[in-house]
Order: sequence, then C-alpha cells, then structure tokens
Amino acid sequence: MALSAAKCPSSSAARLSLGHPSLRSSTLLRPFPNSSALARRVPSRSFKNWNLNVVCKQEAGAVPASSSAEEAPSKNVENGGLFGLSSEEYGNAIGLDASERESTVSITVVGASGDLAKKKIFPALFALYYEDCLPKHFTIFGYARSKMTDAELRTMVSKTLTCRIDKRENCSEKMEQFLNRCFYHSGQYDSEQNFAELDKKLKEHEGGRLPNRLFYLSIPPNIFIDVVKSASQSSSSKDGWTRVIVEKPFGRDSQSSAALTRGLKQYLEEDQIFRIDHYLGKELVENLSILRFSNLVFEPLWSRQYIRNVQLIFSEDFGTEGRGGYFDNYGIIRDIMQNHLLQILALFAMETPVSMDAEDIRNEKVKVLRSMKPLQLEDVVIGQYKSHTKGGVTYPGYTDDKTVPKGSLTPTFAAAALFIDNARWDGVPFLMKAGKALHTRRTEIRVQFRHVPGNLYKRSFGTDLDRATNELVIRVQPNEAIYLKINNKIPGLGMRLDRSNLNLLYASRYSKEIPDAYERLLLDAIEGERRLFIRSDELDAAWELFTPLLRELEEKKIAPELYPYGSRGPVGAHYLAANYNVRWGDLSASETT
Ligand SMILES: NC(=O)C1=CN([C@@H]2O[C@H](COP(=O)(O)OP(=O)(O)OC[C@H]3O[C@@H](n4cnc5c(N)ncnc54)[C@H](OP(=O)(O)O)[C@@H]3O)[C@@H](O)[C@H]2O)C=CC1
Ligand SMILES: O=C1O[C@H](COP(=O)(O)O)[C@@H](O)[C@H](O)[C@H]1O
Repeated sequence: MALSAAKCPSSSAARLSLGHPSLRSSTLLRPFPNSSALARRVPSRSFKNWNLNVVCKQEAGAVPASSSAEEAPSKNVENGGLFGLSSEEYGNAIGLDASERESTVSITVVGASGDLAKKKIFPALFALYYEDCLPKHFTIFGYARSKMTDAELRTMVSKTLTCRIDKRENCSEKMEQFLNRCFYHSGQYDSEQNFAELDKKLKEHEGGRLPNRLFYLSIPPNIFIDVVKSASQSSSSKDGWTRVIVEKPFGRDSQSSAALTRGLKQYLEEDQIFRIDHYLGKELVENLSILRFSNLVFEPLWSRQYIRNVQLIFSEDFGTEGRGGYFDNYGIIRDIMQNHLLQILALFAMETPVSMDAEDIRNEKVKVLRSMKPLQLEDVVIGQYKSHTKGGVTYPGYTDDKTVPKGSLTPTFAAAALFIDNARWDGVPFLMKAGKALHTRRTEIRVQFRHVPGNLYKRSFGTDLDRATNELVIRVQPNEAIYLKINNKIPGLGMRLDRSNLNLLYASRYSKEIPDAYERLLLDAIEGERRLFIRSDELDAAWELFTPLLRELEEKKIAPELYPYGSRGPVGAHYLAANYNVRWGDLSASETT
C-alpha cells in the first residue's frame, strides 16, 4: 500500500513511491554504535516506471495538499512531547504500527540565509507545493548562523516566491499555507548541540509519522563535512531515510574532491548523497536523451562520420556581483565548465544506455568521460572581464568587485577544445566556452554537420555547401528551442537556394511554463530518483580531465586575456576555434532565432 503519497502525479506509480514500503528503506546515515536500524540500499526507480505524462497537478477536483494540520507541532507535543521517544516508539505508544504510520518529509535548507537558498531553493519548493508535488506531510526548516525568527525567515522567503504556474489561482492563499510550514533554527555548522536542537524541532512537527529527512547543503563546500558530521550525529532520521543534497563544485580538483567524498562517506552511504548539478534538471538538457534515442533520424548521424564539431556555449550578461568570495577561489572553469558543460557533453556523446535507469545512464556517462583526454593548455583560452563604458554607463571590471582581491588572475571566461578518443567521436572537436559579463545570456548546444559530398549545387547555383552545412541548435536557455538549419529552394520560378530553420520554439508549442531545474531535482531527491544526480566515479572522471590544466594555469600564473564587459569575449577564443577550422555558431550575424 502506497503510504501518504503526494498529490503529485497520481498517474505515475513512481510518484507514489515516496512512502512505498519497498522504497521505505531505512537508509540511515552510516550506522552508528547506537543506531538500531539497518542501512539498506534504496533501489533506484527505473525510468520505465514513470508515466511519461507525469504531471503534478491532478485533473479537476484536485485536493490541495493538507495545510493547517501540518503547520503547528503535532498533537504529541500536547501529550508531553517526544523527548526520549523515537517517532517509531511514539507511533507505537499511540497504537500505530509501522505499516499504518504515514510518512512525512522534513526538508532542512542549510545556509538558508544565502543567495542560492533565496534565489532558487525556496522558490522551487514553493513551486512544487503549488503544483501539489510535495508529499502530503512535509515541513521546511531553514538553518544557518544568522539570527532569524520564523517570521523573519518567512518574510525573507516571501520576497522571492512567485506563482508562475499558468492559472495563478489562489496564489496568495497557497503562498501563506507554504510559508506557515517554513521554520528557522539558527546554529553553528559544526555544532552537534545546535543540530540536536534542530532535531527536537523536527520531531515536534513529524509527530508519530515515519520521519524522512532531506538536508540541502546550500553552503560553501569547505563546510560540507562539518554539517554532515553534526547532522548525522544529532539530527538524522532514526527509522526513515536521511538524504543530503550537496552543491557543485564538489571540491577544487581531483584531490580535494576525493577527500570531500571520503569525508562525506564517513557519515553517509553513497545512495544518501545527492550531488546536484542543476543543469541536469534543465528541460532541454533532460530532453537530449529523448531527442536522440526516441527519434530514428538523429542516432544514425550522431558520430564523426556526419558531425564536424559540437559547441557547448554558456554566456551570462552580468558579472560576479558580490559573489567574489566564492567565485575568486574557483573561477569559471570550476564554476561552469567542469560540471554543467561537461555533464551536457557526457549526455550528448554517451553510447546508448542499456535502459533509462539511473545507473545505466550514469555508467555510460562515466565511460565517455573516461574516453576523453585531459585538457591541454594549448587548447584553452582564458579571459577576465574589464570595465567598459557604453551609452554613458560604466560597467565594472571583475577586479572592481569589492569581494574580489585586487590583481586577481581568476578567469571569468574560458574556451577549450576537448576530444573523445573512441570510435564514435575520434577527431571531432567539442568546443566549450563559458563566460560572465558577455553580450548576452544564453546556454546552447550547437551541432555542426559535415558538408554534402559532391556539392551538386555549387556548380549549378553557386551555393557553397561547404559553408551552408546543416546545424542543429539546442537552446537550453533563454527561450528554449530546438532548430535545424537547412537549405531550401526560394519559392518562385527561379532556382535559388535559401537557408531556413526547422524550428521548435517551446514558448509557441507549449502553453505551460517550464519548471525550474531545481524543482525537478528536489522532487527526485525526495523520491530517491538518482538519474539526474552525479555519482562519485563520474565526479572523479570529470576532475581528472580538468585538474592538470587547472594546476598548470595556477602554477604558471597564466594571465587571462582581458575583454570588455558586455563584449563577445576574448579574441583568443576565435583563434582557438580556427585552429580546428571552426567558427563559433553563436556569433554569426544570422543568429536571429
Ligand atoms: N548562488 C548560486 O547561483 C549558485 C550557488 N551554488 C552553490 O551553492 C552553495 C551556496 O551558494 P550561495 O548561496 O551562493 O553561497 P553564499 O555565499 O550565499 O553562502 C550561503 C550561506 O552560507 C553561509 N556562509 C557563507 N560563507 C561561509 C563561510 N565561509 N563559512 C561559514 N558559513 C558561510 C552564510 O550563512 P550564515 O552566515 O547565515 O551562516 C551564507 O548565507 C555553494 O556551494 C555554491 O557553489 C551552485 C549553483 C548556483
Ligand atoms: O552553478 C552556477 O550556475 C549559475 C547559472 O545557473 P543558471 O541556471 O541561472 O544558468 C551561475 O550564475 C553561477 O555562477 C554558477 O555557480
């Protein structure tokens, strides 16, 4: 019997798995001497269980998630409280046996006072609540050192919540219900006492239900271990599951990443660790596998025989804006390329997985990463944005940011040529570039195909098909789209060729707004679906590709090429592409779509 399932897609067996006994494994933190429960692996749900029409909001007559009953501490507090009783003991005390106890999820956002929590995590949790995707019983706690009351947290969170869902019905009512289920506890990250205080508060809200606990570490990586140690000692679930979401960039290089994983595994099993790379939750990134493996036309072309180069492009039209404290220690290569763009590359280039099950997909990603050569310095260009005045407005340079050390060499732009040494991709350049403070905000994948042999039309109609090759563009953001550049005849009595786009523009094709990546990933972590999270061997393979280069850049103090804020980036990136007879597709004037 599925227990206390979310109102989320009732049509998807998977969504009902939250409390499903087979998945309700007590995957606790690594068993401690006083831990009575066995840690069992949670089988990852295979993709095939999903109903592809998974939607969260039910059809007409949707029953809103229970609201007020969850806001206040549960009845047990009035009965003298849980102190000393596990929720299982409490459940027994009130006559409920395990199979009857409903489950509940406590979500603790560690670092709740920070940028990511405000900008992404709380808004995503609200969106899930609004769509009836959260479990029937849930509580949200913010945890950080900053002093805040519950009311102050709610006020802070309310400023970044929006009801972007289509109908915007009863938005304010849902927002209030959601906020009433948000609480805050101030504490130190390395304090078991403070986490024990949190544990007591969590229990008050969990009542006799089976308590599942999710901790989202929205904090700088250097304090991940402190939190996991304290939380595992003092606030893990004793008879439900406990999971921890950790944010990229998972260390700074192979060594620190491996040390971080070892540190986490002192307290957690691998299947309790959810390494998030939110780009894997982006709609067009998730669509990559469907585009390639559910359409006959693409897979036969997906190789060196037909593809000339692949470009993975990330650009932002703003700078670090006060995040220098984090960013200066990492740089654009660790911030974007070693994770987001490399994950997209792996999904794009991998062999067909055995199934869409998490481990089968991740197995194929690891294989393709291990087929790649570590980046070479001569195949990399780095840049840093400088101040620029345009239209009477002066835009700051990277080192003008007061959170950035003067004279910093940290790159805010990088371009690189990467290669996959396997039969499918031998010799095909995968050109990656990522930059801040450029001329536009865009993330896209561009697949440039080879020219048509024989070039029938050059002789007859003067069209040089060497330059009019097909290009498949997958625009991840903004204004999600997939378009294919083709050659076609201009209508009329003459015979002249034109370039046109076969274009799937999501905003035109679908009326429903696209969920934020964090919504998808938070929901999957709650449900134990690991397909879109990073496995430790995948992470090791990613760092092995980038660590030698990062070390060389820093040891040799390679100076980045300066580029004006709002420009197309350093000129060196064009020469790098030209070395492989490639022109960056995002810079051609015809890019109007
Ligand atoms: N912001 C973003 O867009 C993205 C961030 N990330 C990752 O998410 C995590 C959080 O990022 P973000 O929210 O931007 O980080 P912040 O710098 O905003 O830090 C989050 C919170 O952590 C605490 N904190 C910050 N620095 C320290 C420190 N040196 N020692 C102890 N506590 C500290 C602060 O809370 P308090 O002082 O109240 O304890 C702060 O509010 C990072 O790992 C980052 O790499 C990933 C993707 C995007
Ligand atoms: O991981 C990160 O991603 C954001 C960009 O995320 P997006 O979803 O808005 O494209 C980037 O700004 C940040 O520097 C980086 O840490």
